[in-house]
Amino acid sequence: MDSRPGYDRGMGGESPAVSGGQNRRRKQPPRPADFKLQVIIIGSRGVGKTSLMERFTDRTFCEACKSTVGVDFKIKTVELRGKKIRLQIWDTAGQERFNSITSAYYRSAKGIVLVYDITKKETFDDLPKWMKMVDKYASEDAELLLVGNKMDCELDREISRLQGEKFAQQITGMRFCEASAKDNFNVDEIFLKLVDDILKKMPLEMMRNELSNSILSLQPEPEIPPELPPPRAPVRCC
Ligand SMILES: Nc1nc2c(ncn2[C@@H]2O[C@H](COP(=O)(O)OP(=O)(O)OP(=O)(O)O)[C@@H](O)[C@H]2O)c(=O)[nH]1
Repeated sequence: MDSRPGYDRGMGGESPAVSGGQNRRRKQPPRPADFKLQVIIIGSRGVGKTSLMERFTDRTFCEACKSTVGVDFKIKTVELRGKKIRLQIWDTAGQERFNSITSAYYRSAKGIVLVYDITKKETFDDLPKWMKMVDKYASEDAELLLVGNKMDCELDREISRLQGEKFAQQITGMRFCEASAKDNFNVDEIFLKLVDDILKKMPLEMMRNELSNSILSLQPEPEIPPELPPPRAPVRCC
């Protein structure tokens, strides 16, 4: 896995020759991404959304992060199934007052990571509320993954693994795992598994479209959220 920040900033074309010395050689330009995917992280305040994103993209963990205001994002390039994918991860604020802003980012997400804190029952009790947002704003075919974060805090656990599993089982196609951003447990797995599931589901034709989109968009990402989506049919539950 390789984040190649130079490429992520949209640097393309041939690199200049390395100067000096007799062993002049050309640097290989990075292979462009085959396509790009957007993934959104949602869940209540303080569950560790930013921490999971930063652990995955920057390999860092912050003990006292600031609460996210609105939406933030990071980009990481990953290689899976022989494809190079430019993954854009949207980290949303957990505070309800930002819902009108964050909801605008749901529709373009091909994957949704819904996070709760295993040491805070109220964040688990909030899950139906978040699923309502998903049903209303997200694309019908977005891959869903439920994550019980902070599993390093076993002594403070309020929600069992079984409870998490049972919640996920009620939602068609939703996967489940527990993780720890602090201990870097299951963090790569969350994002790579989600991307893998998205790729498996993606028809060849769509991949071609994504490919041409990503070739056209080797430039900074738009700061403006996409238009609000039409309401999603409330049929996720079995
Ligand atoms: N012990 C432990 N603490 C964690 C873990 N992940 C995050 N935290 C802590 O939980 C607090 C909140 O983490 P954030 O990543 O800011 O949570 P958030 O969901 O992005 O919060 P909002 O932006 O307010 O919605 C911080 O103090 C983190 O250090 C974890 O896996 N284990």
